[in-house]
Amino acid sequence: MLARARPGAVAESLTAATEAIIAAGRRMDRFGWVPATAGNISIRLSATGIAITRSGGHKGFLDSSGVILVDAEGRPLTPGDRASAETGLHCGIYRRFPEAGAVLHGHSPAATVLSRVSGDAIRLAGYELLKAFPGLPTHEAAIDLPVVANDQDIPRLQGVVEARWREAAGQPGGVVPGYVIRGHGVYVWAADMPGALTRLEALEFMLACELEQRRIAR
Ligand SMILES: CSC[C@@H](O)[C@@H](O)C(=O)COP(=O)(O)O
Ligand SMILES: [Zn+2]
Repeated sequence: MLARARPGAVAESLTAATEAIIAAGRRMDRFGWVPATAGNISIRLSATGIAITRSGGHKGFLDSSGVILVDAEGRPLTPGDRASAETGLHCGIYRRFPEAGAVLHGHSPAATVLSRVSGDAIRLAGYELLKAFPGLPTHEAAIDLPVVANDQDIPRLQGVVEARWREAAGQPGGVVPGYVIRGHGVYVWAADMPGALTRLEALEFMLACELEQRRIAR
């Protein structure tokens, strides 16, 4: 059972954050969303500190040594520690959304395949599980999940994501708390880890449905 923090509140301790990250990795692995060493997971601990997965480990088999502390710019507090290669994307989310307390990144087949055949967004409409996203009290709604091109240059990729957030902020529905990197995987965030897992599961369910629907419609 994951500890639930107050919405918008940061996790109380590195120990609690580490436990929540380990449990989240196991859960994502059960669904097949973190194959090989894919995926990364973080929790905001304070205005200046983030607990995040170490780079290169299997996220379904984490122990406490697999979670390290970085500052708001993604610099490890212990010199020499190797934080996730995508730490800059986590920091970008926390910088832009003060209410974000947890970030999840996975490589599901559905997100990977759909993003490879989509333009700059994946439209999810009419699903009951849309209600897991903020401001959507009914299935009679739609979200345009942003899709951005994959890039091994993380600061440049983060710049593209920020440009999409600026565009979306001026549109009805505003910014969706998630995006997909084409052919790579999904990022989702929420106020705390249980909330982020709920959003990720809802999103992955809808992406899997979308993929299946397109398959049978051919
Ligand atoms: C298995 S390669 C995947 C990585 O390139 C990356 O996309 C990823 O999700 C995990 O990187 P990590 O540095 O372990 O956080
Ligand atoms: Zn990845």
